Amino acid sequence: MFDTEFLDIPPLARAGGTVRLPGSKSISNRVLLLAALSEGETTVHDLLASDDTAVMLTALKRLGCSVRQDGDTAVIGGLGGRLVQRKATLFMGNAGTAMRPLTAALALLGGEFELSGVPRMHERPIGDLVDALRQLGCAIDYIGNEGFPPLRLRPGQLKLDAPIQVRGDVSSQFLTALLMALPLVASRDIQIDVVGELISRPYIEITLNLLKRFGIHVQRPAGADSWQRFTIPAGSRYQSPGEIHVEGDASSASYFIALGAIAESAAGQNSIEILGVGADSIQGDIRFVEAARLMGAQIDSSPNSLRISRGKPGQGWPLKAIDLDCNHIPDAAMTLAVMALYADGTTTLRNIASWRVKETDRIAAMACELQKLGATVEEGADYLKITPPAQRADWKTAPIHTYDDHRVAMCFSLAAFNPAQLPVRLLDPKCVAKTFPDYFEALFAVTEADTACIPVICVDGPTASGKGSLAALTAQRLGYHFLDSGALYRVSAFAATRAGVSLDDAAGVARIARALPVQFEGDRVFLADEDVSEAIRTEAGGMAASKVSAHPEVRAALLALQHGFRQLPGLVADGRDMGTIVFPDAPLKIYLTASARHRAERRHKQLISKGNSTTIVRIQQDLEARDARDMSRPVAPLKPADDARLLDNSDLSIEESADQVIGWWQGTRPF
Ligand SMILES: O=C(O)C1=C[C@@H](OP(=O)(O)O)[C@@H](O)[C@H](O)C1
Ligand SMILES: C=C(OP(=O)(O)O)C(=O)O
Repeated sequence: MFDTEFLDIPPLARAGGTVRLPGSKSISNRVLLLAALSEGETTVHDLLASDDTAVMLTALKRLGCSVRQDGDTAVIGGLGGRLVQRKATLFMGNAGTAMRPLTAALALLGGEFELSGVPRMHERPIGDLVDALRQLGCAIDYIGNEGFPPLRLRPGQLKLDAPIQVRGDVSSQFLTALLMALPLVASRDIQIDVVGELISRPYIEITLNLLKRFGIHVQRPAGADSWQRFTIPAGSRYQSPGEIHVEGDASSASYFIALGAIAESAAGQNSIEILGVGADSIQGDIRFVEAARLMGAQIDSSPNSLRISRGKPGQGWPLKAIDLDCNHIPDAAMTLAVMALYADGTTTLRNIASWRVKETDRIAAMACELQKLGATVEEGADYLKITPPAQRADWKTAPIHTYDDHRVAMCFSLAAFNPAQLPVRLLDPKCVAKTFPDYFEALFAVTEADTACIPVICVDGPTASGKGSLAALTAQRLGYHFLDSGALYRVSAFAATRAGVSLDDAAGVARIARALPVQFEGDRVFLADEDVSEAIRTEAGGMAASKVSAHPEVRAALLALQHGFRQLPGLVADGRDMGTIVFPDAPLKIYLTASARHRAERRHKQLISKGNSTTIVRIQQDLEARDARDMSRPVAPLKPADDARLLDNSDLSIEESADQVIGWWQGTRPF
């Protein structure tokens, strides 16, 4: 996950490859609750791991459910409709699929509970559900604002004799909540009447479908009234299916379907393949496929996968503008708003009033951010009209606010295919954790940028200047990859010595360097499967590295390996010739120095802490000797690149140095 203040996505050029989707949020949270209410154990496979499922799991555990997790499989020990814990304070984050159904289930089961969430959850309506539950005799108080969480539940006197009414025009989750909770008390038939238009109907289909899997057969009238009346038959009782698989998330699929529709194919690929969801899906958002086809996407579907490619010029590319009622795909339709940027006219998305009461006011948010990119947007109470920038030169870029809304962040990543080749900055990218924590990793795995567009920040400097720590911290703060090029020389020397090759044998060491099976994981360095981090970071390891790095053959052998680290979304590389030789086109080059005295003091501290005894004077002499050798060597001598910025960190903390580098970096960006 990108836990950074912002994520800059370079202009993307092509896409291709396979994406395995994380589990569906809507199915995961329903299945968890249904399993918890059933008797016996349910093994849930391919469960989504995200913020929304985490709050549900935590709540269930606090209510006395046993949960055993192993990777993406969870075994839920059901409560059999009886609460072990009748008093609890539960935090629901911003998960509508946890807040609403748990409110209904706990209100009916009886007990003293408080349910709250993030500040936005306290602005998301729940009044229609509370009104319905009060008709049943449930005792529910608003702790804050009338009609909104947080809520206090108390034991009430249930009355099940009359049909209950629930409004369906603000959120379908209120009806879903009742449908999932009422089987707990169905000693007689219980009838639910929907008042007004029911929105987001396919989510009710998911609910009915899963209820069936847990033994509850909800009855509905045939014909026009089939969405108005739902009856839970007397004697309904939850029965665990034993095992259940969660499909991939169809709403999450929409970003990759859109990707396939707008991106040129990567070399050797001709499509994006999505695994985990397909034509057999029980999720309504699978119908996003139809909308994407209308816009020009070429999509083949099989029961559990999709294959998408961009239409040919004039036949699907540019995309065709559409005018669509999106009530049945409220979440995935946001993706259409960004596809509209690549369309040949004005796209209108209608019947989306519910967007205003979700993670943020999504109509306002999409309108505001699309306009920042140069689109013309008309916003109505329940619609959006989007006209793309007229020409390449009309595209703009600006930091995109994501409003703690996972879908805003995921949607706008697709703006990186803009024809003006502008990078896109997303603020607070970690908000994707609500439903798809590794979204950006998945995106970067199937997208390509032209190499020159992938930014590199070079941090060169003499030994013990702190360039490794500075580069690593800068990389972490930007969400970029990190290349410790010095480690490559250390590992080459280490591997050569292991193989009995003399460090003076330039060709021999180069041969080893060329096929070096080196891997970095955080601050650990692996040679094949062996963690060699400690072994290579000794003083002797440094001397050996300095020796082999003087061989032009070895430097040449490591060049391709180093270039390979230039990957999306960017790279911070530290070494001695990053800015001069390896990445001469880097948009920011730092030459980091500190006085020999300061460097010697730092190194002394390090060595003392490792239990080595030596003196500062001795270390300073060694450093100066090494500087002289590195600066005077004929190949790639240590020197600042002509366009490097000098940073003397003698009196700076590592954070202050990183602030300076990031400040300079911001200055090179177009935002
Ligand atoms: O029941 C569900 O799983 C959902 C229903 C929809 O909400 P509304 O019914 O409020 O539109 C959808 O937007 C949400 O992401 C998930
Ligand atoms: C509306 C959404 O979430 P929630 O389940 O919290 O309603 C969503 O995921 O887009």
